[in-house]
Amino acid sequence: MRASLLQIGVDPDEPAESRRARAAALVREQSGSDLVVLPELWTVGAFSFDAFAAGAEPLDGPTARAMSEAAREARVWLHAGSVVERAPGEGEGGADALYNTALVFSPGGELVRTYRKIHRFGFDRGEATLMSAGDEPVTVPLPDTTLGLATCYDLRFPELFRALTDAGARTLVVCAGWPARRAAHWSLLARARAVENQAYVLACGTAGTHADVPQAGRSVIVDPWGETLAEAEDAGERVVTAELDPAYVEKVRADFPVLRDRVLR
Ligand SMILES: O=C(O)CCC(=O)C(=O)O
Repeated sequence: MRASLLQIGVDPDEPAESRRARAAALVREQSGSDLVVLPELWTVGAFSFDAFAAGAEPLDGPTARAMSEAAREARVWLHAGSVVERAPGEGEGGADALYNTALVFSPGGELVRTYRKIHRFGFDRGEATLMSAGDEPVTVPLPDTTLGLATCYDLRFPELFRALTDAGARTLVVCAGWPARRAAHWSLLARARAVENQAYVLACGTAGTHADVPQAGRSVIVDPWGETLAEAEDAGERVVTAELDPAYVEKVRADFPVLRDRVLR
């Protein structure tokens, strides 16, 4: 099973429409892969807080339409990263709410699952104040594996990944817009989540700099033994591809059955 991570650049001078077209073209180029992954909030930029409201869209908005078509044309499962989702009437007093929502499309172009980011980043500012939080861990059954979905800051919360593992996830997908200044945490936590859950981790970040926040890039694919199969060497625009063996997850779990030895639940 071939997986490709699209570490696309988010340049605030590039209109979202142009980035959508570039992302769609990149997805189409991955025809032959089974699973393609885009990063977090790549249409607006994860740190471009001022652009969140204007860039918000419904679940059948322009990004979803473009990604549905690209998935269908490439015949791939597509984790299209996340969008700023506008949810009419779900906010306080019947106002619209905004969510950081990941979208997963089937090779037929159907939107099969959405995941609203549970852990919002920023402490008392940015996403943490502008967005509403999701409350539901989401898994996605594919023909050869089950995905468990997480977004950026979620990577710091092992209990979410354990809940996804308990729900049957074998491939943990993290879309992100992770800052360069904490790049070491990104790489370390991606491997830790793979080792502790004995699962593949596909962690896809953005390239470039937006809102004066240089991005870490370093998108990475880690196997269930914690070995790095492929990694972007920097924060340039890159495609990171590796072959996953779904049976290897079962082998690692059978040969070294730590998940069986859990005491606290
Ligand atoms: O946890 C971090 O260091 C980065 C998190 C982040 O940038 C995000 O969730 O948008």
